[in-house]
Amino acid sequence: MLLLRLGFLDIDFLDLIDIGLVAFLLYQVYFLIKGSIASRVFLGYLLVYGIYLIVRALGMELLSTILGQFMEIGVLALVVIFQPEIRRFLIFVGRSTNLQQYPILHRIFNQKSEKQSNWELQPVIDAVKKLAATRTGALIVIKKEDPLKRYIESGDALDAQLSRALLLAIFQKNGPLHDGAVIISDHRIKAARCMLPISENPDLPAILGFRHRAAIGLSEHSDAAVIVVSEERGEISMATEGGELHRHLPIHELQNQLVDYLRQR
Ligand SMILES: Nc1ncnc2c1ncn2[C@@H]1O[C@H](COP(=O)(O)OP(=O)(O)OP(=O)(O)O)[C@@H](O)[C@H]1O
Repeated sequence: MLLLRLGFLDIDFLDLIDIGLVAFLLYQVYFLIKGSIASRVFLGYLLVYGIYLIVRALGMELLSTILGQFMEIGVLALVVIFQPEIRRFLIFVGRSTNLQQYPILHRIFNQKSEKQSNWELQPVIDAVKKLAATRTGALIVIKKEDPLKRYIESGDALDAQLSRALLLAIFQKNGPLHDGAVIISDHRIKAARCMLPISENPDLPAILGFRHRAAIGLSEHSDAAVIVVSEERGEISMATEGGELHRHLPIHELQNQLVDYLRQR
């Protein structure tokens, strides 16, 4: 069904849907990569692609062949470079699918966390309170949906019952396990001394060191909640999906935000 004629261009209903979907996808891509180093790579790639289209339209054979080959390899390179962003996009799509409509799928896939109640998180809250009061640096990751497998494997496996005492023992200064992050999944401490990816966001304030950048880095790559206790300032922060850092949290605020965040679908 023809809707509009612009010169030699016929635009029909399907074209409008097509344009709308492309705009939506580009917006999602922008949202996923904004603020990261990947956004500059993406802009660079778009620029080269623009030049390639111009050169091809002008009929410059040699240059367009070279750029054409570069674009072909470039697509593969983009998949490698944007692997975390592509993963996050697919997780976003998967999560946007409302499984409640399909009770069987809902039961299979949705094993988390409406039950992730205050009570189950209480050992974490109590430990963070003590760690902040004693200015003991800590990095605590709580799994939401992303399984965090490779980060768990980067540390020392524990698979221990979650408790305040164990968290305090792990982060004791000079203790053998205090460096790196603890990862909690399904109410168990899966591993300690885990390595997290460091955020490359150039806009982060200089006051934030590697502990905070590691928390933000993981939250750029996954939907986990990452709690940081600053050794220098005793300050509590929490990083959530998309590289957001909520700083200066009083302990009751941490508790509320954590429970809300883990409940959100
Ligand atoms: N990639 C990483 N993954 C996990 N933990 C890390 C990583 N990089 C640094 N850390 C932890 O952060 C500690 C260093 O923290 P640093 O002083 O640089 O951070 P900070 O953000 O300034 O925090 P603080 O306010 O506690 O000093 C390291 O000893 C280590 O335990």
